Amino acid sequence: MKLKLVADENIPGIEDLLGPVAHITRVAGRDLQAEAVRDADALFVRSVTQVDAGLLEGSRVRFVGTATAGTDHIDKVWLRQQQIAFHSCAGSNANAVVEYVLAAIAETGDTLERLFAGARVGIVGYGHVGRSLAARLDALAIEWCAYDPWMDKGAIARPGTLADVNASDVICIHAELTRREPWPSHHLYDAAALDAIRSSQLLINASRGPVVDNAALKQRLSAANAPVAVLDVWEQEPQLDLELLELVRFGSAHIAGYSIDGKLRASRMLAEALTGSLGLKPPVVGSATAPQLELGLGTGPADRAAVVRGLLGQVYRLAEDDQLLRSKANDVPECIGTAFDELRRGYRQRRELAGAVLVGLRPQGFVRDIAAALGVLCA
Ligand SMILES: NC(=O)c1ccc[n+]([C@@H]2O[C@H](COP(=O)([O-])OP(=O)(O)OC[C@H]3O[C@@H](n4cnc5c(N)ncnc54)[C@H](O)[C@@H]3O)[C@@H](O)[C@H]2O)c1
Ligand SMILES: O=C(O)[C@H](O)[C@H](O)COP(=O)(O)O
Repeated sequence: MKLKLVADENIPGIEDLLGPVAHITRVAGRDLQAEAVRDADALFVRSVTQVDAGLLEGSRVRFVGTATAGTDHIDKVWLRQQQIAFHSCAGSNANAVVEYVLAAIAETGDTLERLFAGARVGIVGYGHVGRSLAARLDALAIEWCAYDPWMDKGAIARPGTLADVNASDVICIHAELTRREPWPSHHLYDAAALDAIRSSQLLINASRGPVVDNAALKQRLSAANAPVAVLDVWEQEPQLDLELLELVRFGSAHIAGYSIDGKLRASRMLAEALTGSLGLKPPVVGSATAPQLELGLGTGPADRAAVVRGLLGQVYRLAEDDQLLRSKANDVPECIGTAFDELRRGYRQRRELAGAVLVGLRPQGFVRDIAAALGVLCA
């Protein structure tokens, strides 16, 4: 008999992966009610669904999967107490977030040139995203240091204190959202931390909105000596603060990790975890994989920064996502929550640069080196 799976409508490829073993019911995650999952054996959600006793008490659900890296919407303690298996997808979208961060850097003035000339990136949170970013920066020969108090310092290739990271030219926040002591990340960037960030620095938050105190950031960005800020995530999503959006260099609708490659990776991870947990036939993974992407590059990029922009710009431009969000903020400010969710639900099929193939002229010298550092394969 097939198992009953309830899955968020925004997790692609599940029918291809699990159709042979499951009856799949698709639901809108933000409005999911207990009634809809009572008879289900398994539940796949995204970050917009709060999973706790209120949703699952009295249901038949034995497996919960979230197609996300963050798990702050899941009551993991309660799931454990109920012996409900749980799986999340940290790592699935790490490269997409890294490419978002590189785009933020590449599209903000001469920040990329300054990094190639010796400036430093500070990374907060050395999990899947933080480590992937560090590896990419190493490959590009860009300086970095990372702060993650929950990790053994020996596990971080270039450990730094929070003060070291906050003194870096670019500060990238990739910590999970937690209120756990002794190192809560909730409002880690409060008024005092933000006041210490200088006008020459770039602050990027692609983790969770509440890691930065948005009211304090708004105040900081209103000052004459304000730093430059890029926000993908916001407090009170989807009801973001439109005054804050006006003050950031780039703002996007929580889509840093939204590559189609990353989403399909997460679907495969969940399908494998579910079938593994229930002793079912493993999924046919080839059916939910994006096709090979081919890229070209003009003959003469002038320098390393031009190669990064030339390649990255073919798959991702942060300015486009920024423009989409600002248009919604201008056109329908009173419905920004609905518009924010719509932007996410209807997000384009963005591809990742890493894994793409460079066709045409065989690249030489620094062009070849930068392409390889970005994970691009040369035909
Ligand atoms: N914007 C997006 O689209 C997007 C995409 C992926 C992940 N995320 C968010 O980014 C977070 C990181 O993703 P990941 O895949 O690396 O997750 P992960 O679970 O692999 O890593 C999270 C890291 O944060 C660290 N951390 C916790 N508290 C900290 C603190 N106070 N200071 C510094 N570090 C702290 C943890 O020790 C851990 O190493 C996720 O939890 C998620 O909320 C957002
Ligand atoms: O935690 C994550 O993996 C990301 O924030 C992810 O992009 C969240 O996407 P959502 O579940 O909100 O669609």
